[in-house]
Amino acid sequence: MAVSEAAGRKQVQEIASHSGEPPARFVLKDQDRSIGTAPLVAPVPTVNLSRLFLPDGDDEVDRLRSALLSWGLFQATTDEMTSSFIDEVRILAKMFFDLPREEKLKYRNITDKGEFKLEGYGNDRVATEDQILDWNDRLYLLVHPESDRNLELWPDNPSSFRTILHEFTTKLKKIGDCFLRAMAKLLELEENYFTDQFGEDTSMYVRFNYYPSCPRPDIVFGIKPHSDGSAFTILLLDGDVDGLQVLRDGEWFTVPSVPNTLLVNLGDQLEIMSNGIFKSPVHRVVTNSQKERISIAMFFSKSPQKYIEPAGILVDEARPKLYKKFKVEDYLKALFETFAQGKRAIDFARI
Ligand SMILES: O=C(O)CCC(=O)C(=O)O
Ligand SMILES: [Fe+2]
Repeated sequence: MAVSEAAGRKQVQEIASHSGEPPARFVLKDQDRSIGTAPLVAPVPTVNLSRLFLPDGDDEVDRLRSALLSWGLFQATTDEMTSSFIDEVRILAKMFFDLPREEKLKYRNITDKGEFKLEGYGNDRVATEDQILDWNDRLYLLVHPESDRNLELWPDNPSSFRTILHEFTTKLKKIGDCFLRAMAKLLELEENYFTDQFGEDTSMYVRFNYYPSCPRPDIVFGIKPHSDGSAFTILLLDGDVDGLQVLRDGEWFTVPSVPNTLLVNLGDQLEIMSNGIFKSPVHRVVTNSQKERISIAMFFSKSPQKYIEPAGILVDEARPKLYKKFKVEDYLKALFETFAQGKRAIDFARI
């Protein structure tokens, strides 16, 4: 894309405010228009993470295993995350997206020269001329390790933004470590297997997603089908408006938002590290013509400088190694390109 074109691009929020047909760049090609309406609701189990390691927590562990094997995701409750804190985070996100355009553009993900930055506020990174764009604006920020934060991109309006995001990160880091220990348990690995592999420099990126209402939900996606390139993702869904759908056995299911819970989904890195025992679910976001929708995703990844490959102990004659070894940085680069083409990076990782 030409530099001037990048710099002149509008946010989806702005496009949506001038109602009418969505611009052609957002509209799916004929053969991809199978969005349909009102799919079944996925009965995704709820797991209380705080109970997983209690002496009587076996039921919880079984529920987690069954949720991950059947859906690749589960609804999580934990003592760490209170309903009042969840509300605070949702309000924070809403206040940010409600700021005037000029205020939000201070954090824009495009430099003055029109180059794309990984972090900041904006919409899709355009990789190819014929890429179909998503009906979604986002604020994307690295939040962990703390020393790598680019604080100039952290909004100082609303004034509590930085403090609350810091607190949210701290809580989710604890929840994430607990989940990694649970994954090790499910795979009968040493309890610290994954937490040691990830180490202190686990990378965490937050993505605040804003989906304006869309006049043509039948031909425009909020986010096109994908699996996350993370190890796993913790999502705070919109409390009122559905939109997330997950693919199972060729059929799309709505993932409901459950009060006071987080949604945890596996990503490609844990599919690879578990040698395919657990799968990273394909999911998408649909739009609707009535209401805006906001979600907050936290992506947990091994540090870009580290490598991922199937855990040695999960590879044997009966179950040969299914994926190649990758530097995480290279995997994430491939992810941006494959996503733009509507393909999955993990398909290129298979042996
Ligand atoms: O908005 C949602 O519910 C899901 C967002 C998502 O899949 C993502 O940000 O990767
Ligand atoms: Fe996702």
